[in-house]
Amino acid sequence: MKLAFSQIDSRATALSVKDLSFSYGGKKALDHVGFEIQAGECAVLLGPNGAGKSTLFALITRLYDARSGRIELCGFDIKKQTSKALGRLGVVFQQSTLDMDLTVMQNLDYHAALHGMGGKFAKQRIQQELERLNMYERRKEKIRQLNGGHRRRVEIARALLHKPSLLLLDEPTVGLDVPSRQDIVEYVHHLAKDENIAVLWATHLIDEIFPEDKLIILHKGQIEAAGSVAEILQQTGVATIKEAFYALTQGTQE
Ligand SMILES: Nc1ncnc2c1ncn2[C@@H]1O[C@H](COP(=O)(O)OP(=O)(O)OP(=O)(O)O)[C@@H](O)[C@H]1O
Repeated sequence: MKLAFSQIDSRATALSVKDLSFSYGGKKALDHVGFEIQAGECAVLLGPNGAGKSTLFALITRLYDARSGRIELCGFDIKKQTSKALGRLGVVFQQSTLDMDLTVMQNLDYHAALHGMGGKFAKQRIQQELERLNMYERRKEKIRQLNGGHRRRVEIARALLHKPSLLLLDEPTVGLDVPSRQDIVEYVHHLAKDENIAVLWATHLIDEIFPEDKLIILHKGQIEAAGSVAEILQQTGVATIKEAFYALTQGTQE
């Protein structure tokens, strides 16, 4: 079995969201949302509490089913070609989904098996991803013994095992100390650049944005702005992303 990161060309669209709306009963959570992320691009989804970030992630991962709009992963429609589409996706959820009483290796073995990987190939992939995150030496430790930053690294390694084209991260640095946060932010940005992976990173922490990132600013279920940092600053006529964010979300950030 041979997998290559981003088996799509360097400019291909990894994620396409078109005219997506979603309501919880009568409450509209997403309202005609549309954007694209290209291979190798790190897109930061920025929005205050209640903007709709988690709802969008639940629709992309197919936890919820959108009644209107369209989501494509590497050109595969998630409704019509679900397994092909989801096979291109790696996810790090906000809440840890690791089994605390299993070792690092056991957690990753289990995930590899879920993706149809086994034997020597799975072991190789696990070793590669853990080594890149300086976690291979810790492979025999139970998750419970690791600190929050190291648990997050294991989750990132796990999300990358099957070599996805798009990595989704839902506020992955919440609750981490500053050095662990910095490590993860830098690692994921390098991953996009070096491995040509598309990244969608939900956060409300403006200091996690790099100048070359694409920004998608979501507010009350609508996209207020999407583009490069420079484009958003130009569009809002302010000097910093923090000011642009306040201007676009009318100071609703806590
Ligand atoms: N299960 C639910 N039932 C009803 N309304 C919901 C439900 N989940 C979310 N909402 C509402 O939908 C809107 C979008 O919520 P969502 O959780 O997607 O936002 P978010 O940007 O992820 O916020 P946070 O940063 O606080 O997690 C909010 O107004 C929220 O109150």
